[in-house]
Amino acid sequence: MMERFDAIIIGTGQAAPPLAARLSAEGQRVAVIERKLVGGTCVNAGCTPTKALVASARVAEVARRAGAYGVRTAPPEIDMPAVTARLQAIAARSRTGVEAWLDGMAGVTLIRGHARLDGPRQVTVGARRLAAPRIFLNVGARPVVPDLPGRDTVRVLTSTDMLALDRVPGHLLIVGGSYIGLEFAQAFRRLGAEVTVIERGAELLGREDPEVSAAIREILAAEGIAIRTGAECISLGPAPGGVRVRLDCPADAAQEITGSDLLLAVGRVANTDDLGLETVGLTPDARGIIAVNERLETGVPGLWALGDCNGRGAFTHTSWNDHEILVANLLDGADRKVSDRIPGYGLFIDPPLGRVGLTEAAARAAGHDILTASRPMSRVGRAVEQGETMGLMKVVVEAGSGRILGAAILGPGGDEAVHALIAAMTGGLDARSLQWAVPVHPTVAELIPTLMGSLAPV
Ligand SMILES: Cc1cc2nc3c(=O)[nH]c(=O)nc-3n(C[C@H](O)[C@H](O)[C@H](O)COP(=O)(O)OP(=O)(O)OC[C@H]3O[C@@H](n4cnc5c(N)ncnc54)[C@H](O)[C@@H]3O)c2cc1C
Ligand SMILES: NC(=O)c1ccc[n+]([C@@H]2O[C@H](COP(=O)([O-])OP(=O)(O)OC[C@H]3O[C@@H](n4cnc5c(N)ncnc54)[C@H](O)[C@@H]3O)[C@@H](O)[C@H]2O)c1
Repeated sequence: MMERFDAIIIGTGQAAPPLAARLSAEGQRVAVIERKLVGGTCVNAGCTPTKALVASARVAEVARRAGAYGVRTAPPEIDMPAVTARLQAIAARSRTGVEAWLDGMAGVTLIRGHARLDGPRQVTVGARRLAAPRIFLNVGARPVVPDLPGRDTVRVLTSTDMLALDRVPGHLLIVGGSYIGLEFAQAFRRLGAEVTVIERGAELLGREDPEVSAAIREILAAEGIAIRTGAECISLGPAPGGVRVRLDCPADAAQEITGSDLLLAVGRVANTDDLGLETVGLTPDARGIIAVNERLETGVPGLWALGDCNGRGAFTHTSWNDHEILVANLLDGADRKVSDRIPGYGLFIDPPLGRVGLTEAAARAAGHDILTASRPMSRVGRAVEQGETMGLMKVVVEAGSGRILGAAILGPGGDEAVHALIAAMTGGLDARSLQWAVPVHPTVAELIPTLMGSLAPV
């Protein structure tokens, strides 16, 4: 028997619950299908548990450094099962919150199981057959485990595995020096592990401006994290008590690093390989990404893709914003586009990096005539008072118009302070208007007007 709905949503990532809520409020009958944990990656294996882990690690670090602030404490002892239990409890609370939210939506049916498209406007979940004129894909992504030489000879951990560890690794080797690799690197170093990050690119976080990447490297190195960049030719193998990573080719000249555990943090692939896309004539790219247009429509009428699986952002807030774009266009008569979004994100090491818009290199590549300004955290009063002076803030502005193109704030509260610039860019304020703001002292954001006053060509 075919079960008929007004809409079907596959996956309960960050876009699905609010989309279901709005469709429900419109009186629609909606099927929401989840094969694993309601709430998806962010809630269960991403943002929520990792930031809880980062919080435990920060407490350990503060305790360790207490003496520098005139506070005497005993050296901290890490109870890793308690750290993990805490992050899992926070994730579980978040998950049950999303479940309760979905349960309370009139006309919404949550179906547990693996969904597959079965031609346009039809879906199967086990033996059940569902149909709807509108189908929304919010299936997210999972860690890539590439076929590195020797991979099958060692135990490889993914970001999800790291969040279930009940012990601190003796020496954690992390392949991949981007968001996931660096957040785990610092957290586990602070919890007592020796940590080595191995990155193929010439720099950590290769998409950032070089001075930002360099400052991040300095912050991590100062905590005793070993960093090896330019490791182009990695192979894996067992070693007594753990794993070895061979870094270079040719093998006879290779440098080897041995450790107790290995985390692969080399990107994610969208969950689209087993979604029945072939039944609607769609072929995802090598990373599993389904192509969409500015309105998140796939090439198939009545089929949209939201969140990580559409390749237009790989963050919780971009997935949530995808639902806002859809709701505005489908239900509110608007014409909102993905390209209207000003991209922002954070890297939640400590101190954190807050980013918005273009880097200097990207602004140049896009042909802008630019002005820039930057200031080290060592010259920001609040950072000095807190004894956290590593990092910098930097802004990129279009010469002539004064349009703010992008910014990076790496320092205490950088993930929050950057929102002053996100708000200014969203509201279309230019650099000159911000120069006359009267910010609160002593904050990191109070330096934004000063930065705007010191813009210069580069
Ligand atoms: C370790 C880690 C840390 C992160 N930290 C941050 C952060 O600090 N800030 C940030 O903005 N982002 C962060 N992210 C990224 C963020 O988690 C994702 O961008 C976000 O969850 C959006 O995902 P989504 O909405 O596309 O889907 P997801 O959250 O991935 O959810 C997709 C859901 O679909 C289900 N599903 C898949 N296929 C099917 C199917 N065929 N049938 C039924 N169900 C299916 C899956 O089980 C899953 O529950 C982090 C990610 C990781 C891995
Ligand atoms: N703070 C946040 O918002 C946050 C935190 C964690 C994850 N995320 C999301 O998760 C996604 C995945 O993060 P990620 O860090 O796994 O991936 P990523 O794609 O950002 O980075 C992967 C890194 O691994 C390196 N790499 C790839 N293959 C390699 C190899 N064979 N040897 C050595 N290095 C190699 C790449 O050069 C790159 O630096 C991100 O796109 C991000 O959106 C976000």
